[in-house]
Amino acid sequence: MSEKIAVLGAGSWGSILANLLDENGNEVSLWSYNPDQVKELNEKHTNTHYIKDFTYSETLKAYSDLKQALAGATTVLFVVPTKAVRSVAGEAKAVLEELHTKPQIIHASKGIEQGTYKRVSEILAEEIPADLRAAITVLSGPSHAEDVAKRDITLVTAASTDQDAAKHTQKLFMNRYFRVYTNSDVIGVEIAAALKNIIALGTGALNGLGYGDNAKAALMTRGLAEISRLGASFGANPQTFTGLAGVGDIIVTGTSQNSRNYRAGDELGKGQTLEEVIDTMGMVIEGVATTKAAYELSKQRGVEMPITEAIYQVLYEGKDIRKAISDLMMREGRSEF
Ligand SMILES: NC(=O)c1ccc[n+]([C@@H]2O[C@H](COP(=O)([O-])OP(=O)(O)OC[C@H]3O[C@@H](n4cnc5c(N)ncnc54)[C@H](O)[C@@H]3O)[C@@H](O)[C@H]2O)c1
Ligand SMILES: O=P(O)(O)OC[C@H](O)CO
Repeated sequence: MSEKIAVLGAGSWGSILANLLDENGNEVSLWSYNPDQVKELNEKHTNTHYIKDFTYSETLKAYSDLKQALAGATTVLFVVPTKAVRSVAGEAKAVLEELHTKPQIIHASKGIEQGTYKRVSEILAEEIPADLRAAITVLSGPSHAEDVAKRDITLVTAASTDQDAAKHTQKLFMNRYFRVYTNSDVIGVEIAAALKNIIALGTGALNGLGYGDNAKAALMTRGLAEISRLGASFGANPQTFTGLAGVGDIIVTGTSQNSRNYRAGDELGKGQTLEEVIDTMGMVIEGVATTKAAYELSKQRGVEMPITEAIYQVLYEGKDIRKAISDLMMREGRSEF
């Protein structure tokens, strides 16, 4: 399968997925709003701020002009941080009105919008009306860009309400090191993808404070239980939370130094302030904003999410992390299920 694909967002994930799609034989245009980054990608075939020691394909072309990037594209992949999805989609809409190309839309972002509590596919559907595009698919699962850059084995899921679109995404991305499953549970996949970042902040903080494997396993397991509860309140398929987007992504994000969320939590546990952590990371830490959105959403929907609440109190109300852990531990005993 060979297509013209526009990838919007040239950070760690967007640039590596663009390179994979190029490697799979597609004509890929990679858009970034940063002209210096575009210059570096086109002239040196590197993207050093995001992925070190990696040389991108010479046939991969970067653009800072959105119209040039989108021209002729039959598929558009959005990979910007969640807070930028609405504005970038709005700009893309204006271009698609001129182009009349009706591309398939895929996104690989993991978050929930502040204030509206919308999932990324909902934001895209709102900003790009159905007459300007084909179906929307979400690509998600345990997938650090750093491992994909090494062509290490990675398995993800492509979820869409339109199974032809999910299969189309599967075909575009599959190769010897990148295996893609299809899934119809867009809600579950997007909720799992967004909220695992909260738990990774927590396991990172446990690590920074010197806690061991038992504590991290406990947080990931009970964290997934409350994520599943929120998902169920939206009608998500419970199986999704035992799959790649659920357990798989909690494991990879909640245990890996490649995870920005885990590293951020680690630094918080070691005593840095949230502002210091955000300033030094230089890349998006989706879990910080998602903690606020998920906490507010849990209150709005009456879903009990004690771990999310504890992390919210640490990040947004200045609660001491050790006190938050002790309060969680000393809650009244209860049945596991
Ligand atoms: N890094 C990974 O391994 C990975 C894997 C799976 C999913 N994701 C998800 O992909 C999304 C992007 O993550 P990333 O790791 O590539 O982030 P990043 O911080 O590495 O890069 C984000 C990119 O978006 C651009 N950007 C930021 N604000 C923008 C705006 N307002 N308008 C246009 N462009 C803007 C930045 O310039 C940068 O190029 C996130 O939702 C993340 O959770 C990341
Ligand atoms: O680096 P993180 O914490 O944003 O996680 C990246 C991916 O979501 C892992 O699957």
